[in-house]
Amino acid sequence: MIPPLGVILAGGQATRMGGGDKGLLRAGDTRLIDHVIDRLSPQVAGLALNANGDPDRFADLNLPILPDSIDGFAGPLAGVLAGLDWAATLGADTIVTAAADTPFFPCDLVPRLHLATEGMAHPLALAATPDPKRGQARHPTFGLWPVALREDLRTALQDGLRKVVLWTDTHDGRTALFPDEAAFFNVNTPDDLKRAETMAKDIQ
Ligand SMILES: Nc1nc2c(ncn2[C@@H]2O[C@H](COP(=O)(O)OP(=O)(O)OP(=O)(O)O)[C@@H](O)[C@H]2O)c(=O)[nH]1
Repeated sequence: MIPPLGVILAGGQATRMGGGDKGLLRAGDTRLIDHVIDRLSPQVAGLALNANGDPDRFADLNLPILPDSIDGFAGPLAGVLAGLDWAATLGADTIVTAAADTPFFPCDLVPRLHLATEGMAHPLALAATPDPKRGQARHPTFGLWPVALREDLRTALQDGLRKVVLWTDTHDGRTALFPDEAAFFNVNTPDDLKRAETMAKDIQ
């Protein structure tokens, strides 16, 4: 397996948190984004951060900062596109995305996504977890994405597409199932941040 490039998605507005950058909030002693970097960097060949606005607030991370190229806040797919455009400049075939507000995702994210895409000409898969009501819940910010489909994605976004699974379904995207229902717990509200602090202590 050729390791993909990694792109951390932090381009949202964090309205439920009252604005700002959720990734820069601390869960215990460590910022959410540092938890994400710790988990993702060993699994990928290189790392970048998708974020909008002043890039200086992330200067200490020493990562390439990739802003959205689609006007307005077009959702996580705009961050995926920014990541694919970056990967294309480096001659890479695929990227794996992880959200900056999801600190404790599985350490085998990349191998499982790869396994799920075996045999695909253009590997495309989302992470999923068991869901009592729907069978499976897909996690649209955790995926393996092919550079070859970036122009298709750009066109879809320019045409107004926002829903991640609509686009992945169009391209027969697969799912990689992770058994732990809480594996992709993400921080949206101040209460979630308290829970992440507790989880960080439990993991230590
Ligand atoms: N590049 C980019 N990423 C986005 C955008 N909106 C959301 N995201 C990312 O998508 C992931 C899930 O985002 P949400 O929780 O739905 O949105 P959020 O902005 O983080 O938070 P809320 O405003 O409270 O919904 C996070 O990694 C966000 O950074 C966007 O317009 N552009």
